[in-house]
Amino acid sequence: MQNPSPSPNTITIERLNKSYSELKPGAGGSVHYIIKDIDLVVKGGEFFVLLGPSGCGKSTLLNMIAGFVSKTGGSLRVGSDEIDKPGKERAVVFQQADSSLFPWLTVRQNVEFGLKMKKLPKNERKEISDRYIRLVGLFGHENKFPRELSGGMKQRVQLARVLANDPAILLMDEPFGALDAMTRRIMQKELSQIWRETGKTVIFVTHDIQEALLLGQRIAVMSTGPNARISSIYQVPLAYPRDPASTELNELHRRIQSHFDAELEGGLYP
Ligand SMILES: Nc1ncnc2c1ncn2[C@@H]1O[C@H](COP(=O)(O)OP(=O)(O)OP(=O)(O)O)[C@@H](O)[C@H]1O
Repeated sequence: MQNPSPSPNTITIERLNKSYSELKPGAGGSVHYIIKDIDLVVKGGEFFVLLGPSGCGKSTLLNMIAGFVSKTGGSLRVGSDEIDKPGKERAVVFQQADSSLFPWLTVRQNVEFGLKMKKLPKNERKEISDRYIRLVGLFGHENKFPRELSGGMKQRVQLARVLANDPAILLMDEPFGALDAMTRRIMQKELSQIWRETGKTVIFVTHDIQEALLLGQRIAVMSTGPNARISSIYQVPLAYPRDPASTELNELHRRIQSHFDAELEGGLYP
C-alpha cells in the first residue's frame, strides 16, 4: 500500500539547511550553516516543543516554517505543500507583543483586525472577539489601547488575536519569555487548555525545560550552532494538566537538563 497523504496540518521537514552567508553551496569553499540537515515530522494536532540554547537557531527554524525566512536547502512542507511563503493556516506568536499590536487600535479592534479583513459581519466579529478576550482574561479591558496595558496583558491580546483568526497551526517563539512567573504560569495553563480543546498543531520554542515539560507531547533538543541539528527527541507520556511537582516530570527534567548541559559544554568547548 502507498503512503497515505499527510494530514493537512502535518509539518514535514527533510534535510533542511539554512545559511545566511553569501557563499552558495557548491560554489567552492565552506558554507557557514546555522542549521544543517534537520529531519522532523510534526504531526497534525501535536504540541511540539523546540528546546535549545540561546543562538542555536530555534527562531530561524520557526521563521522558516512560518515562511518568513527562506531555506538554503532541503524540503519543508505543510501537508503536501512546499512552504515558500507565509500562509493563513500558520500564525506566529512572538516574544514581544509590542511589535505586533497596532497601537492606534483598542484591544477589541486589535483582536478583530483579521476578522475585519475577512469581512466578517460585525455581530460575528463581536461574538468571536468576546470569546477570546474572555479566554485570555481580558474581559473589561476591551476598550483600552496597548499603551494602557502591562506587558503580560499585551501578550494576551496578541494571543487572542491569533486565536480569533483560528489558524490550524500555531508557531510560538518564546511567547511567555518576557512575562513574570505568575502570569507565565497562567498563560501556559490557558494555552494548554486551548490546544486540548481545539486540536491545533503547535510548535513552541523555549529554552525553559520546565515550560517544555508542562506543555509538550514531544520535546526536541537542538544542539548548539553552527550546523545545529535536533540531537534528541523526548516523549512526554504524562497526562494534562501536568503537575510541575510530580516525580515523573522532575525525573524527565533531570534527564533533559543533563543532555542540555552536555550540549552546552560540547558547543562551548568543542
Ligand atoms: N538575518 C540574519 N543574518 C545573519 N545571521 C543571522 C540572522 N538571523 C539570525 N542569525 C544568526 O543565526 C543564529 C541563530 O539565531 P536564532 O535567532 O535562530 O537563534 P535562537 O536559538 O532562536 O536564539 P535565542 O534563544 O537567543 O532567541 C545566530 O548565530 C544568529 O546570529
